[in-house]
Amino acid sequence: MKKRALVSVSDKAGLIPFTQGLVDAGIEVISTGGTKRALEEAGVPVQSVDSVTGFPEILDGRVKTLHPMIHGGLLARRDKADHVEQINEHQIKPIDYVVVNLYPFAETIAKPETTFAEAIEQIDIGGPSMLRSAAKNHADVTVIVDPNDYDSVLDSLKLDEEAKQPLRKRLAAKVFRHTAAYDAMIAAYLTEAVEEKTPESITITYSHKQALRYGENPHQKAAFYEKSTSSPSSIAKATQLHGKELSFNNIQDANAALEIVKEFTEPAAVAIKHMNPCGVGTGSTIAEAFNRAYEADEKSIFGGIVAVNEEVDLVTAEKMSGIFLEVVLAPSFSEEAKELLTKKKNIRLLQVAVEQTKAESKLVSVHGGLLVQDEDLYGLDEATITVPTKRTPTEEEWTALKLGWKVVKHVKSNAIVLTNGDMTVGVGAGQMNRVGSAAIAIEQAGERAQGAALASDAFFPYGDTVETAAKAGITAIIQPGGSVRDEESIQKADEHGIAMVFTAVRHFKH
Ligand SMILES: NC(=O)c1ncn([C@@H]2O[C@H](COP(=O)(O)O)[C@@H](O)[C@H]2O)c1NC=O
Repeated sequence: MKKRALVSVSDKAGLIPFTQGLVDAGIEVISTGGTKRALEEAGVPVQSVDSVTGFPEILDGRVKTLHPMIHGGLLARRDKADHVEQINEHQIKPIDYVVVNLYPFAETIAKPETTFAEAIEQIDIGGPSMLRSAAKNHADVTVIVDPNDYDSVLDSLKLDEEAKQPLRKRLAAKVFRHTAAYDAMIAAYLTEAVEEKTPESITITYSHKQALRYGENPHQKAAFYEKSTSSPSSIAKATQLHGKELSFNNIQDANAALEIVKEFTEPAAVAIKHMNPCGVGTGSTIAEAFNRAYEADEKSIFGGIVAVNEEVDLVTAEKMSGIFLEVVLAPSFSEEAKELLTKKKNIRLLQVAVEQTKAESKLVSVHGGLLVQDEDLYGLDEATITVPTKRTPTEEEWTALKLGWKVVKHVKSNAIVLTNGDMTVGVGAGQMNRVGSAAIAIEQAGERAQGAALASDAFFPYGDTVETAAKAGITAIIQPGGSVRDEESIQKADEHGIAMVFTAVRHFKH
């Protein structure tokens, strides 16, 4: 009996030569509406699914291949006499090849103008059903979901049944990965639509974006995966314009830099080392902002990752090229800036839109589990701010405090950030006690601590941080407040004439 292939694809890339290859090998082809038309136009002999099922395509294509004539032909075990008997009794003919790729759900929902109803119509039902039937019965059926596999299938046609088994098994596994990812994507879309934040189970789907040489360390295997709904302003969407391939650490640091620089509407530059900002600067131009980010900590920026929120121009590029930077990320680079920076082979240039994005769920894996939380997109809310000290901040101090508050959110706890009006001057990150982080930030700031503002990601458990700040000449503090010993800190601040702001919001980052 002639072998039969059912071909029903949304992505028609490579369809014609592949199907012609099947026909040339003596295989009969059955196909659905659009696919059949494409094959006929190319002169590939094909018969319609309706002629096999004896039933027309109905409900705008919602039902075309969902029929026992199709699924019986896919699922019947050729090695079981009763299966063969049953399909014969119902005049069902076996189908030996299934070539299906699905409605483009991911591409559809990626378009901002897509309505909910349009997205629902792009949920493929018949396609996954055929793929799963064929994949279950892979002992007898070859199933192809990815056009990249067309060539290896054509090559396998000359093999005997036994020799075809490993390829069939591999393709079946790929199908179940594919349908699982496809369904997970639909589930995520609908879950988000009903704003269900902590459902009873989560199936996430990310696709392989980039192989990485190694992980955080050379003995760790790693790869970069992308979410199907990644925002245009995300590290996953960055285009690398120049430089060696990105490392695992580069990607994490560039992500951190991008997320901080998004906080600013004025020209801003952020330098990152090991996931913490070592310098953040703002200015009236990107060059000015970058100079400040550099001056914030000239030592730590060496080998750093820098993100800016406006085009890198020649002046900025000149300054950047005088420093060893691993990565520069920007929404664009002027031609002259690109020409200059691409002369340096060790720098990587990344281009990506820099704009505030919708909050995403943040996933943190722990051994044996996954922690899920909303992204911390909280800014400074005027409604929750109070000033418990005798003195309120001056306008200049407010500017510095607001800058510090934007930055401290992105520094590992315990986090203390010292700022003046347009740059960080000291960053104390990741210490196990708050006063320790303050001491580091103050030491780093040196003279510049005089008159600086201090931002703390969480409240002061004791008055010691205010005491330390006062000794260094800090004049204004911003912190959440809420400690049982707030009075101690307020009293110390008043003693030293420090203006202190309570935000009532905490920004821990672990
Ligand atoms: N409903 C069905 O019975 C059905 N059978 C196949 N499809 C899909 O229809 C698409 C191909 O359609 P066409 O050949 O008309 O361009 C494929 O992506 C295939 O997965 C179906 N569509 C959706 O569910």
